[in-house]
Amino acid sequence: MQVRVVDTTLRDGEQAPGVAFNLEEKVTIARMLDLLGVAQIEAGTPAMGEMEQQAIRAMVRMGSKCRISAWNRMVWEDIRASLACGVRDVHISAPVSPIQIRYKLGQSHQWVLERLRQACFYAMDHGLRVTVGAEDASRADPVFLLEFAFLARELGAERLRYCDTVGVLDPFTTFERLAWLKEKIDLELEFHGHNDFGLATANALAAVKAGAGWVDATISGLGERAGNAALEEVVMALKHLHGVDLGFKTERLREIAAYVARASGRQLPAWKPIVGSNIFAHESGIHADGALKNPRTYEVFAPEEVGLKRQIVIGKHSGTAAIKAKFAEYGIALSQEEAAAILERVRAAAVQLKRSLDDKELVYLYEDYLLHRSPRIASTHSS
Ligand SMILES: CC(=O)SCCNC(=O)CCNC(=O)[C@H](O)C(C)(C)COP(=O)(O)OP(=O)(O)OC[C@H]1O[C@@H](n2cnc3c(N)ncnc32)[C@H](O)[C@@H]1OP(=O)(O)O
Ligand SMILES: CC(C)C(=O)C(=O)O
Repeated sequence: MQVRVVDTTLRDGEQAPGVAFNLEEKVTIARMLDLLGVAQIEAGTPAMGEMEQQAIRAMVRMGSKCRISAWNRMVWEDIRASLACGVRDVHISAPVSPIQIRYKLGQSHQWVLERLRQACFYAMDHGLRVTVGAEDASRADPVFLLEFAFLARELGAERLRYCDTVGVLDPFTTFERLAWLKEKIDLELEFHGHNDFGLATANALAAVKAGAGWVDATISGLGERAGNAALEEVVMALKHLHGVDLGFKTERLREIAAYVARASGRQLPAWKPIVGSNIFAHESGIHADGALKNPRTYEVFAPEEVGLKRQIVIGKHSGTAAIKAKFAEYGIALSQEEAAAILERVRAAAVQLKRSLDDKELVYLYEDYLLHRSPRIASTHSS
């Protein structure tokens, strides 16, 4: 099964309210995405003006293995702006749902088809490779969607992007819709999902299962409203849950997620699947004990696979195995009784501080314990 990823961090990701990358950040992210292994980078929207065009030109000039594409409406000026960026690939997007056609465009379904025809002619006449986007496809009339898809194929589009623009699909409906389309038309399909119900990654997997050869994603799921399918989730879920290895340099995932978070002015949540700092941090005693005996007891894959490190965190939920392992790192071999006594102090401190404890704090607790331990434990220790 061949699946390729279109990364749209620099287009849909940047559409997240308040996110504004500068040229250097855009080029750095594009370089990182190329090294990571994406097949296509949707680099931005040239119609936004000269500043955006400069950034896209710089990405084109950097010479990537992957395709660099630009996003367009069915508008000649948009396509002219894309041409000015030197891209070879353009995406031409058209709203296809009744609500968007009527209220956003103020036009008819027929107008959309005619406009798509003209825009595609124009782009192809200028030597561009075109993919066509069906915006809000998940709320479109299926008969019209099919007519639109047939037109895209007739016009010579390389593929059709099925957009769940407002994130209203679940994995079951995604599978049904994409499988239906796949059966009806011989045209490569791409799936673009949003996360309004927290289902974007699951929907992307369902689309792949239904036969979509391309999926759209963004780093950490950055994007409009609740965001898009998160690239790192899609790539790792395909690999570990579906046995589809896209050949990504996944050990770069954490680094790029951290960079995109910084450039977006956002925190990367500790619990963010795949790349969050908590993903391989074990505090609970039973988990830490298991992970120390064999990491696979509580880890699906090794932390190094995504550029993270395993951490045994000492806090309110720790057990004695973790306490002993932590002190062994400082060359101190604790007895079971000593570990239990220190654990009691750890729990009290963690509740008071409302967090886990760092190494220095553990040493203080240990020193305090040595000062105040009962004579019985002290004599056992020294014998
Ligand atoms: C679901 C999505 O992600 S869609 C992509 C969203 N991306 C962006 O909006 C990128 C940033 N946008 C911009 O910089 C600006 O909106 C621009 C440059 C694209 C357009 O700016 P303006 O010309 O000032 O138009 P404005 O944004 O106010 O309105 C959008 C216009 O595009 C039209 N439009 C929207 N989508 C399409 C389309 N696919 N094809 C043709 N026309 C479209 C709207 O009907 C509206 O036209 P109107 O002014 O005749 O009513
Ligand atoms: C316009 C397309 C590609 C999009 O971002 C969406 O529909 O969500």
